[in-house]
Amino acid sequence: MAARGRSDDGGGEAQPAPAVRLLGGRLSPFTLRARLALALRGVEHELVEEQLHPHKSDRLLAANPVYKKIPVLLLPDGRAICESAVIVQYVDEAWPGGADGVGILPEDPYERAMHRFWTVYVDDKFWPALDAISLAVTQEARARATAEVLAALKLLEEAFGARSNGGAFFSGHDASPGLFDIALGCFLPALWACKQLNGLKLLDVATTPLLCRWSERFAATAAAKAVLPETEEVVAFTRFLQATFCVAGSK
Ligand SMILES: N[C@@H](CCC(=O)N[C@@H](CS)C(=O)NCC(=O)O)C(=O)O
Repeated sequence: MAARGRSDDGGGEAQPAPAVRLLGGRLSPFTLRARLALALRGVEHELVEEQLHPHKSDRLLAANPVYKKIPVLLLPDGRAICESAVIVQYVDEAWPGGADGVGILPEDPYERAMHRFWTVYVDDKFWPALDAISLAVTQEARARATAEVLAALKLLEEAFGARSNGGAFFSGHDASPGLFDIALGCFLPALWACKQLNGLKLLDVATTPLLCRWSERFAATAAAKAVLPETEEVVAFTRFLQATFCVAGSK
């Protein structure tokens, strides 16, 4: 990780606090996850856009030598925090107290564990399948990925029923999204784009009514409005990825 780099010479006029920076991409879902947490806590930050192709920057490689991925949160003193879910939890601890004093992580250890569990689940199972729908190079691969996403959404619908306790969000609150709301919410633009790109209505009121309502409420939060990109931008970027990386018949 990057070394501490703060130099403080003591006297003189007070300098403005150095900004928190986020190495990321405006359309990257994992970057969106980190930015949603920063927005929820009102943390001023600069998004430093990283170009991942054809080469990653030395700055990114130095900040995240382990995974070499975005996002990376760079603290004012130069220290780096990698992995989007770790960043969200760091933000929750470093800038405590949301609008109504509710944490991004619940108070109750069991509920905290559930938010972490489902966050790991979406990263391991849901997102790879959703990504694979748009980047599949055969009809068979696309059909397989679609079935996996639908199965994952069914599980998540049940999880929502169990965790939300009648509240608007997985957190069980009506005004404060929690870790898992943010962890899943960052993929909403990709879900909306998938509808446009592949004609797939994956969030359907007939099969996932709770998640449909949740997605509307999440998208209506100030943090989501400030951070989530327009679907058209994600559609255009996905088409670029398809044209660049997906060669029909290569799988
Ligand atoms: N587990 C990581 C995943 C981050 C990730 O996959 N980021 C993508 C962009 S959305 C990336 O950096 N891809 C470049 C690569 O895989 O080399 C996290 O949660 O931060």
